[in-house]
Amino acid sequence: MSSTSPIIVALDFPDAPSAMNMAEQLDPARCRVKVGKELFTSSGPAVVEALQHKGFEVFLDLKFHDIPNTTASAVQAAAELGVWMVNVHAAGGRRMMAACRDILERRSTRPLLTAVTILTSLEQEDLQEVGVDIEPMVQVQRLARLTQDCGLDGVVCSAREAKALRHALGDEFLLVTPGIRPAESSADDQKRIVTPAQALENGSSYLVVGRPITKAEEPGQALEAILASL
Ligand SMILES: O=c1ccn([C@@H]2O[C@H](COP(=O)(O)O)[C@@H](O)[C@H]2O)c(=O)[nH]1
Repeated sequence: MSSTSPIIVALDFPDAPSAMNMAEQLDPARCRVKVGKELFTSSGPAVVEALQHKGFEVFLDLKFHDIPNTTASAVQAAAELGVWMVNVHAAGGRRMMAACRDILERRSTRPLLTAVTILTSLEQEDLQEVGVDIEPMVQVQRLARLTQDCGLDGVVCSAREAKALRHALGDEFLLVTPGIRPAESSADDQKRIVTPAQALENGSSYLVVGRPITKAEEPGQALEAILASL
């Protein structure tokens, strides 16, 4: 089933039963779901297939970052799983991203391919500690331009950067934005946060929302409240 909803719910759970229990409370017509490192490491391809079987389109968020051959092969394996979207780290560089694009272009059907720019949990002082002496906005723009130049479908970034990226990179380039927090929500470990409505207004294509939905007493209602706010 293909949803027109911009919401991607992050299923950050320790095992498949917990993730499937959450999926039971969500409607595949109202959101997509994201399988990340925790759930995939514990439960593997089977949980992706189970979610697909329930009608969900799956973003496999494993943020591959390795040499070109290894990363492209991993992206190919994700494509074999039939996921809707897969991602790599833009910091893996031009040759790595081009190798991933090339391997997917040989397929008749392929997932969307996006690249992570700067994690939404990082702010300027974190970047300085790892030797990046510029503002997150500047580094995100640099990596997003490189990603587009390599022929990928879009980037993962904060919605704080979405307005500038939308203006610079055009309407077709996907901006997938985690770090989404409704006004009354805890930021948790996120730093570059934006409300759902502001993210859409800034030009985000998809809003990744985890804990504000999955830790809510009524996850289905939390999802509907976010959709209603858009
Ligand atoms: O820059 C990034 C890239 C990925 N994520 C992922 O999104 C979700 C966010 O979950 P919340 O509970 O809404 O904080 C999570 O799975 C991250 O791995 C990100 O947050 N930032």
